[in-house]
Amino acid sequence: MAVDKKQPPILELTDIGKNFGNIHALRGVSLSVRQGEVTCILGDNGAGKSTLIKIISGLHGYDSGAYRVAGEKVRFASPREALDRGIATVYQDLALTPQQSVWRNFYLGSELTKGPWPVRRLDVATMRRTADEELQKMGIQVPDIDQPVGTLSGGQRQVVAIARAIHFGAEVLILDEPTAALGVKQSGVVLKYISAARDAGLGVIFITHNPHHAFLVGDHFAVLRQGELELSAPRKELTLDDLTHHMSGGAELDALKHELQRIEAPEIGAVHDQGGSDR
Ligand SMILES: Nc1ncnc2c1ncn2[C@@H]1O[C@H](COP(=O)(O)OP(=O)(O)OP(=O)(O)O)[C@@H](O)[C@H]1O
Repeated sequence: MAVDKKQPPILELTDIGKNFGNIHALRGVSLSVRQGEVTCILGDNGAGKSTLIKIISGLHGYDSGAYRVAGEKVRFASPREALDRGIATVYQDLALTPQQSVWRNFYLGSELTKGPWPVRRLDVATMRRTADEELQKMGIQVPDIDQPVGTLSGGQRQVVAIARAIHFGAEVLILDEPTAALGVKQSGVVLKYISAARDAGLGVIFITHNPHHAFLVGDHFAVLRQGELELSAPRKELTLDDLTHHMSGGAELDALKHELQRIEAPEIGAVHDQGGSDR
């Protein structure tokens, strides 16, 4: 999809800061998320990825900076408020109930009912049919709409959760490490649906540790390190090697290599000589 750069970004963070006591979880983070693009957020453990998505999705407030949705400054008091603005998050645990059917999970928390009060009841037929149609429309093949969601593969469960968010009106889709626990084939399935969501015009935020997965679908890349944005660049300014270098702490590694060259090699031979007679 062609991206209209004149439109304000759907989400815009400017100089965001967040502290937990004296821990600076985020400092001076600025990032724009556009519709019809996949924005990848990468970073090591503890880099601040979860804190950032929790701010975007209304779970955490922020201490400094500004957060705008479609150009309007916001401070969400709950995830419900973010959801009302079309910002949906698919967390790693997916919030699915494994023993319930695919269609039931598709409607979890938004069940359709029919009939007048007090004999209102679940509209099972419509939910089954619509869930089936919606999944098929997205090209998602689930063997049986009545099967428990827990019997689907990890990749299929992810795409059911993604399809659900899109069906219920997400404009921005935040995916929290959706490929982290998956093998190659299942990761491929999920990455395909990330691209499909982008092509449908959503703004997708893809959190991952994996630069290879990010580079397969990403339009913009942001790397967090110790709460600060170490890199924020569009795809055209970056290669996979650059991204991998940043992710693996490339600059730190270069400095380490330099240090190693400066330090004189320890006398390992002497240590060997001392212990040598025992062997
Ligand atoms: N509720 C909290 N209370 C105190 N410190 C926190 C809290 N949440 C996060 N932190 C700290 O903020 C920093 C960033 O953590 P965050 O969970 O955002 O990182 P992350 O990049 O998501 O890591 P991971 O990949 O391990 O999930 C860490 O130092 C973490 O210990």
